[in-house]
Amino acid sequence: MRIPVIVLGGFLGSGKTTLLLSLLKESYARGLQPGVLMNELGKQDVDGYILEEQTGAAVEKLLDGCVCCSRKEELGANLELLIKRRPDVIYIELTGVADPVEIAQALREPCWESRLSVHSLVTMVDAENVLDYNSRLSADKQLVRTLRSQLAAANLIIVNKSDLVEQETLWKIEKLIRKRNAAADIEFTIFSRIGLNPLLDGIAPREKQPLPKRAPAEFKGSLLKKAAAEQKKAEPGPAPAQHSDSFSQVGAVTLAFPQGKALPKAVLESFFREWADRLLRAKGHVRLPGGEPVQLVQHAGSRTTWENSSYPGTPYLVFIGMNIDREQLAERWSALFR
Ligand SMILES: Nc1nc2c(ncn2[C@@H]2O[C@H](COP(=O)(O)OP(=O)(O)OP(=O)(O)O)[C@@H](O)[C@H]2O)c(=O)[nH]1
Repeated sequence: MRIPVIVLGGFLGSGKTTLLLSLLKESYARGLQPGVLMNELGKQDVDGYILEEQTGAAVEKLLDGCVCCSRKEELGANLELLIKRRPDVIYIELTGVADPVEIAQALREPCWESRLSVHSLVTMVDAENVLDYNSRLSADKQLVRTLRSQLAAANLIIVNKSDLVEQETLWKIEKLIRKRNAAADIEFTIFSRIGLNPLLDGIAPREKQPLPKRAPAEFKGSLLKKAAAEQKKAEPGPAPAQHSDSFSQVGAVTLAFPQGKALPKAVLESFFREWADRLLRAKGHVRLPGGEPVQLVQHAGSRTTWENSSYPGTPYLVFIGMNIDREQLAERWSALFR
């Protein structure tokens, strides 16, 4: 019996971890044993910590690079570890700049195809920011292609953060999606809340697994072939074996807090504004002055949110941006504490 795999993709900050949290809670409620592979661009594992803290799930982590390119070699070892635990379902959360086609193709290689089946490729879309990607990210042609591929390859596209935009914007987004993918189901959500029945259809605890009601392999196989063909058309030159990165100018930097130091929220928010033209995403656990609780800070698009956190380690911020001058960034970061 092959283990179903649900792949969660979509650009930085679109709501993948928020959906994964719901999927994990629902999986446990149904008596399923889930396995999780979490890939992060940064060296610090912000999302894995959130998942472990909130659900108790054991999470395999692949940090500091993208599993569809620079960390591709390590995918196999992580999958082996997960399979050994005999989970009923495996969730793979990709980085925001990963091409899901690459992962789906890797999962179809003979060594995995006998043990794993791609049950669903889900792409999350950030309703507040998606219409600006083409202009904002135009300098990174590879990344723009990857974002198109994220839409083309999915069988379910979730337009999340619908609370932050007008209905008219949602229509425009639907039109944009349909240009890239005529067949996928599209859902509009707030905080990634969807009915999970269709997504988990056919997945049951091992001892009572029914025959799948859907035939995901064939349906998704044809979508994937189409997405791969489109990718090839758009990218003449390198043969598939010489896969280049799915992004070329995006980098992640971990900024540590000097021993015992804290930062007021307003200072950090102004730091984000200062870097707005290059900053794509920031997240981390940060210390505030005055003995306030440690905060989980999340910056996506141009929004910053704060939540109390029980993170016990040294505070840090993961900064993900385009064309970052690392020295300049480190210098500006140090200056905040002087
Ligand atoms: N207003 C609003 N905020 C949301 C919604 N969904 C998620 N968020 C917030 O957006 C931020 C990013 O959400 P995540 O689920 O971490 O996004 P992600 O795609 O996993 O992010 P990366 O893995 O870093 O690319 C968090 O602060 C969420 O609480 C939504 O529908 N509306």
